[in-house]
Amino acid sequence: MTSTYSTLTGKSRTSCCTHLIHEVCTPQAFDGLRAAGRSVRRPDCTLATVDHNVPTAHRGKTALIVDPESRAQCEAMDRNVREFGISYFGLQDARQGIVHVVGPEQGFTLPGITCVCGDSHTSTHGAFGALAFGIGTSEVEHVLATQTLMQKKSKNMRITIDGTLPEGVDSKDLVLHIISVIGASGGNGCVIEYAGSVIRGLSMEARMSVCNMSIEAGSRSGMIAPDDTTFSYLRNRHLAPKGQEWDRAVAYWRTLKSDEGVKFDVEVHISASDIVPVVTWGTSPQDVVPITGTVPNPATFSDPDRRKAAKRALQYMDLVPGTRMASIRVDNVFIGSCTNGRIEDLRAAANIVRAAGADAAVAAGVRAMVVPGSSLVKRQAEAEGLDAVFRRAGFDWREAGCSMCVGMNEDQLGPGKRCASTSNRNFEGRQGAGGRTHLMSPSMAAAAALRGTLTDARQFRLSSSQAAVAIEPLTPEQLGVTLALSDVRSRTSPVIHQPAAQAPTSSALGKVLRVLKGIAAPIYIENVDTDMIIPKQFLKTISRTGMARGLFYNLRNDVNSGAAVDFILDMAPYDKAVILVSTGKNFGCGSSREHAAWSLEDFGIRCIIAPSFGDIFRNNCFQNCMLPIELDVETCRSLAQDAAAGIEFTVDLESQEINCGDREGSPIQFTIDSFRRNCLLNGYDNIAATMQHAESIAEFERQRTTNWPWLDGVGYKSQKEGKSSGNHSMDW
Ligand SMILES: CC(C)[C@@](O)(CC(=O)O)C(=O)O
Ligand code: SF4
Repeated sequence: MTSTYSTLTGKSRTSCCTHLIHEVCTPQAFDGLRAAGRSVRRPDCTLATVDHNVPTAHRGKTALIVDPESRAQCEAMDRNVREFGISYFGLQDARQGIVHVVGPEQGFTLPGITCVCGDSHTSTHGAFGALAFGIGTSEVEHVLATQTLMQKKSKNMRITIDGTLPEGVDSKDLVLHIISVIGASGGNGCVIEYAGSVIRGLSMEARMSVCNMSIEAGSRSGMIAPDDTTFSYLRNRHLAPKGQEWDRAVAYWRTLKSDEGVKFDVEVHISASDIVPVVTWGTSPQDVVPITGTVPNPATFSDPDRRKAAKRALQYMDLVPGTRMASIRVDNVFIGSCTNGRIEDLRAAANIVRAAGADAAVAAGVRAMVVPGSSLVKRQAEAEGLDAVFRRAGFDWREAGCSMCVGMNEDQLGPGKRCASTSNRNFEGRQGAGGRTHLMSPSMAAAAALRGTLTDARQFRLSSSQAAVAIEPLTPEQLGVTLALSDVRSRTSPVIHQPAAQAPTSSALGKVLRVLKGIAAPIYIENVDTDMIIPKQFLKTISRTGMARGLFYNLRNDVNSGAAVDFILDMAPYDKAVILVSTGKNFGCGSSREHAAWSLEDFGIRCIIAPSFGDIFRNNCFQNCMLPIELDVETCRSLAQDAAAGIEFTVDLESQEINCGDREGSPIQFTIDSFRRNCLLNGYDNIAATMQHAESIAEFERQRTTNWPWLDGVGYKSQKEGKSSGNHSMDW
């Protein structure tokens, strides 16, 4: 399936059709462009929004954001979109929202495209039969400058779910179940195709929730072949093709499916009847248990690493094995995020409140927030009366944004507080330092809010008279959107900057790595996620330096007092470590934040050895001239022993060997992609190298205009036709 979707302009460069951007992972990329005197190649294929830092208590000017760092990031976005001529849904725009809600909502996400964004949940857009994946900030810069990316073909995995989902089981239960089956690293290196009768029967919203969480199964990208459900969702969306172009597009989109009898690298079959409403109990999205179940006993896990991880998770979550999940009290409820902040999710949650009767109320002591995924979702929900249902029961009805999914704004979970959340990550400290997250579906979160404990939502049955009346999506006029919608994708006038003297561009520029000699620090944690490597408060910067302070912050500092606690990287000789050795697999999983690589590098780490890596993190390391080495678990464990003994390591990239003392089996050979190896050995400006292929990129764009004209923005079209596009009003 993937080969149908990836459109190659060169041996290893993928042309990106659409590029979504938000304020957290882009300021450094725009600075890179400015410093090198580069413009944005395809402003018409780039769409910007602000979502992570925005307050959800009010809407207004960016200048009203109280937190100075959050404000600085949003203002940087305001500046960058103006300067580089990019369509933008700013804080005052009625179309603002979470980047992964906004793209599909506008019809910017279409079948057959390659869609990228500096955000791991870009996998969401795969629900439309797009090859959609998250990238780091250096790659964002590469895409802005060239509209292409260096890519290696992924492995293919197909997950087929057949049968009928039992009553009360929704798409969130389905995807959490999938992650529990294949594990948080199960999809490493793969693009997943979701198939089978259950997937075919899902709405677009539900498909997006499933694809969204592909990254939580270790896969950068998940996709679903487009069908009539897809087409009817897209028809009449603002940026979807219209008229004859629509017919032509649909005819093409219908061809986008896996060939009969095609061979996948990995096949997984799941029976729908095995799936029940679930919640998570631990600190990885794979820690899933039926809501009717109990907290598992780590001793029952056969894998020693899993056992260790489970013990650590239970300690963090303050849970005792054998406790009934449905007896666990919660302090907070969060309904929202790019996984479950869409209109269907809000309807599902509101239905539980309706089913609980006219005097349903949020349990005493619980704070429950409903945060729509976009401002348009919010208006739609209000038109359907959902806000009234929530408010009457004591829920807090908020403005759109990422909110407590990540807590980069004021919406944070306090230390020791427990949250029933519809978001996608239950990592340590994800929703707030020391906060404890249980992931679940919107109906289960609503049920938890009413009962005050994790609750089986099947207890709330809706009579037909209580059922919500879903209404057709409102038109822009009904929604009161008065802004000039036609302005979207119209920006065409690239601004060429003069290179600033000696300013750095792509982060790896000028750096090389040949032989690395020094101390290695062992880390014994499974699934080290990038939230753990650098928590969210350190992402609120517009620079790429000075991040060592944030490295493993929550492991190095007491969550309440902030005082330093014993952590390996603060103890001699490991405070001088240049290498990390992880015994746990899936190092760097989760968020795409390149800040994780930057903070390691700033500390002095140039090489990480682990049994496997999160795909985006691995790329981010290479982009910063750092070497991720993958070795089998046994070898990692024995290298960790050497590291623990304080033995000095020598990593030689030329000979692809690791030497540590005169240990048995030394030197250890490792393999590495030859292109990446060359880049590290010689130092390489990826963007300049790609720009040498400018003619083939242009040729590809010409073919694209001929074959798929609907992928060009209006401004680009008129520019090609020699018409001026400069008279659009600027709607930010
Ligand atoms: C930017 C960041 C906060 C992010 O959105 C990034 C990501 O997931 O890639 C996240 O959810 O961790
Ligand atoms: S995962 Fe959370 S923080 Fe990241 S884009 Fe989605 S809603 Fe925003």
